[in-house]
Amino acid sequence: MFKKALLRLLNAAQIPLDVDSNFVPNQLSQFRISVSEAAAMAGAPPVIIWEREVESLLHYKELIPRLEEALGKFSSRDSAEVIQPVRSTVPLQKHNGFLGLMPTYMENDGVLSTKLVCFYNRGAGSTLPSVSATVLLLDPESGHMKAVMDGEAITNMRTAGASAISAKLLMRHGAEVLAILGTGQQALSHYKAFTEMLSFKEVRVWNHRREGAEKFRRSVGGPVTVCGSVEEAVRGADVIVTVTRSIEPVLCGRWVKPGAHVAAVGACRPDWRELDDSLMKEAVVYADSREGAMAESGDVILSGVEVFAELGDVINGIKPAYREKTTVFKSLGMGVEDAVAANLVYEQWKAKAYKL
Ligand SMILES: NC(=O)c1ccc[n+]([C@@H]2O[C@H](COP(=O)([O-])OP(=O)(O)OC[C@H]3O[C@@H](n4cnc5c(N)ncnc54)[C@H](O)[C@@H]3O)[C@@H](O)[C@H]2O)c1
Ligand SMILES: O=C(O)[C@@H]1CCCCN1
Repeated sequence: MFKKALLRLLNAAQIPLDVDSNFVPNQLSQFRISVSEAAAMAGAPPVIIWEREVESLLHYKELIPRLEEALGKFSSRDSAEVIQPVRSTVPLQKHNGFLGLMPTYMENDGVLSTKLVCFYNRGAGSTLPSVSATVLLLDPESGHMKAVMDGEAITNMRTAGASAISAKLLMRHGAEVLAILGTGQQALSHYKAFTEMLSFKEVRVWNHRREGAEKFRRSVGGPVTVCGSVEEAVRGADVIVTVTRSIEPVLCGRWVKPGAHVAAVGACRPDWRELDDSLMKEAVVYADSREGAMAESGDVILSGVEVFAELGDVINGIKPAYREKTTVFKSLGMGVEDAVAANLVYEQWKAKAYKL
């Protein structure tokens, strides 16, 4: 009875209850309550961690090493490391969109999560976001929901983090010029991740509407060259990031410098494109998930090319990184990236909560 009352109090104060014994609150251990028992007894509601707070808790310096490790674990195909099926999608026909379900279990790390992500092929006039997401973090032993998090900040940062890892591994040494095509949410997170983790002498951006690119330049503050065409933006660029909502190719192989690295982030449906056939055929193609790319990437499926390797294969030393060749990293986005990012947010949140 007393235990229950205490737990309700802790709960009301949003003191997290989970099975990670490193974080047993002192009050609980004095009463010799196991933390799983506590969580189950208390029926503790999940903590809610929303946009600003996620952004304040997540930093590329900590996130990127975890993503790199997770990509390696994913490609090891060890079910004790990662179980992550290809995203299942439900079409939202009336709204020109999809709901994607992205469950992931990392048994060795004790991380269980799922992301629910809606993504849309928005018309030009729409002001609604292209991607809207929520990440649920659960305790794998009890099924107790530990946290509900804003998934947009997580999606933006983990996607940019994975692209930055691809560039670190696949761009040629001495790369100087970065070109970003598209100037939305992903463009912003990619700009931050790439300029924070790598170093470029010049950053160019292109948007199909020039005012979008000008707005982007003003909002990032740093030196950015706004380009009037895709060709102008990518000619001579060493690294190219495609983060558009386009469903037809925007980037053509004939403009791309041999040896450039392309991180292709948009076009996440089997009939959507961002890259043309000549680029896909010229490049050595890497993906986050081979299975995901074969199921979801129009650039891979419709060009008929083979995925040479997963990024995790390169991280694990199983496949080579062809830095001197033209390379494409086809990113579809993976649940395991959301899982490690959400887990990191939760760890940081707990550390902050216990300091108070
Ligand atoms: N690979 C992944 O893990 C992953 C994760 C999140 C988003 N995405 C995809 O990345 C893309 C960008 O996402 P976002 O959140 O930045 O979206 P956003 O809506 O914030 O930005 C989209 C950008 O594309 C531009 N654009 C719109 N229509 C275009 C067209 N026809 N041609 C060229 N540019 C066009 C917009 O002006 C804007 O700059 C989307 O396709 C999204 O589905 C992929
Ligand atoms: O992995 C994700 O979160 C995204 C969302 C949007 C479309 C493609 N994949």
